[in-house]
Amino acid sequence: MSNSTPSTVSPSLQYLPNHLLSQPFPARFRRESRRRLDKVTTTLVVTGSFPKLDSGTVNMLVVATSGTGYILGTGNATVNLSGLCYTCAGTMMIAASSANSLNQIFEISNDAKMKRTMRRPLPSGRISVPHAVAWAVIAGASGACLLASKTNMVAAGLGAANLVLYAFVYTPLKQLHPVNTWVGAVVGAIPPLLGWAAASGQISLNSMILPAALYFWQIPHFMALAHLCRSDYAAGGYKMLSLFDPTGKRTAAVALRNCFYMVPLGFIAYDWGLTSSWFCIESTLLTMAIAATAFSFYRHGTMEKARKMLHASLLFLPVFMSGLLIHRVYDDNQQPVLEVAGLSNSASGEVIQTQRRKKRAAQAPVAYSSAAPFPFLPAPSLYSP
Ligand SMILES: CC(C)=CCC/C(C)=C/CC/C(C)=C/COP(=O)(O)OP(=O)(O)O
Repeated sequence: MSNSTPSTVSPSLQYLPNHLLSQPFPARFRRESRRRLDKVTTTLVVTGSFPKLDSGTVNMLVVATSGTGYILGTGNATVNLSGLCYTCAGTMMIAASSANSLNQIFEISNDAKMKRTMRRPLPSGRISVPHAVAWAVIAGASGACLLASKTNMVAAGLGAANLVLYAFVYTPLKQLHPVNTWVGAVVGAIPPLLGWAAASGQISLNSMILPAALYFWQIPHFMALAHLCRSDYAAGGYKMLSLFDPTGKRTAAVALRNCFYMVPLGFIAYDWGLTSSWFCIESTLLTMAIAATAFSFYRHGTMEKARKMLHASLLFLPVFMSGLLIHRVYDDNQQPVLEVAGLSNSASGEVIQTQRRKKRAAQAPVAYSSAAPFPFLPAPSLYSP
């Protein structure tokens, strides 16, 4: 076999920089590159399911967002560890096992045509459809029952509703219209809300901050993937925005716009008493960094820049969530929001709100400057005890 550049570049190698592709590669290096790129692509791109062929990276993120939502929703320093574990386990069963299995059952023939998914258990024939259906039903029902019995009905309802949204709305929409990415972003934004509801039994305004970040974050993340894997998506019969955008300009503009939408979130988290003012700085720096990669992709429109944006998105989420957890404001004197599992108590909610506002007023004056550049934020309140 010749060591010169291959005439037909493997789909895995097509994302290598041109200067590398033009070099003569030893065959062993080419094979190794292909193996590694396939593994990375599979790991980064694919949502895993049971039995696991693809990496569970996305599922781990889903469970992590739900756990983060739970801790934030607890509102005080002491986190109920068993509640946290039940929430993560319930989310894992509904999302990773049931939702993903149903998604892959509906997409067997599409997955079989795509390089990154053809080795999944169903298209490769390693498990049968009845086996996968049985697994999806058992895991989904058990996950919902676990959430209902060990946390509350709000969390169980959110999990079940999201399962339906993912498997029966988002999944068919992928083959119909590019709007699927935005519906998928709603699906991805629900797990932190589920976690918050599991801890507090209610959905409040400040429970929306992490879901909002997740929603906006998914757009640059999935736009990068859709651009990088456009030939694969086309082969699978999916209608991604990138397939109708040969230059990548529109895809990049959409990604950039959604990066900017994330900028106020740190200020809102602080203003609503969820985090300390440090988080404003961290969140702004983070969102500006991911926006810079989106802008660079917008300017140059290359695979290289799209890949940079993807990498930035992969770094963004864990760092953003860690920031929220590290700088979260809690109050150990607060009354539990829930007196009865599953039902909110508006009186204790009032107490918490008052305590949080009090805490906020006691914090650095940056509270007022934080709202200044964002006229759509709630007007700063001058609390007098
Ligand atoms: C509680 C609950 C049910 C949570 C669901 C969480 C979940 C599965 C989020 C993933 C969001 C998403 C759009 C993934 C891409 O799927 P895809 O179909 O585009 O992936 P694929 O192309 O690899 O099949």
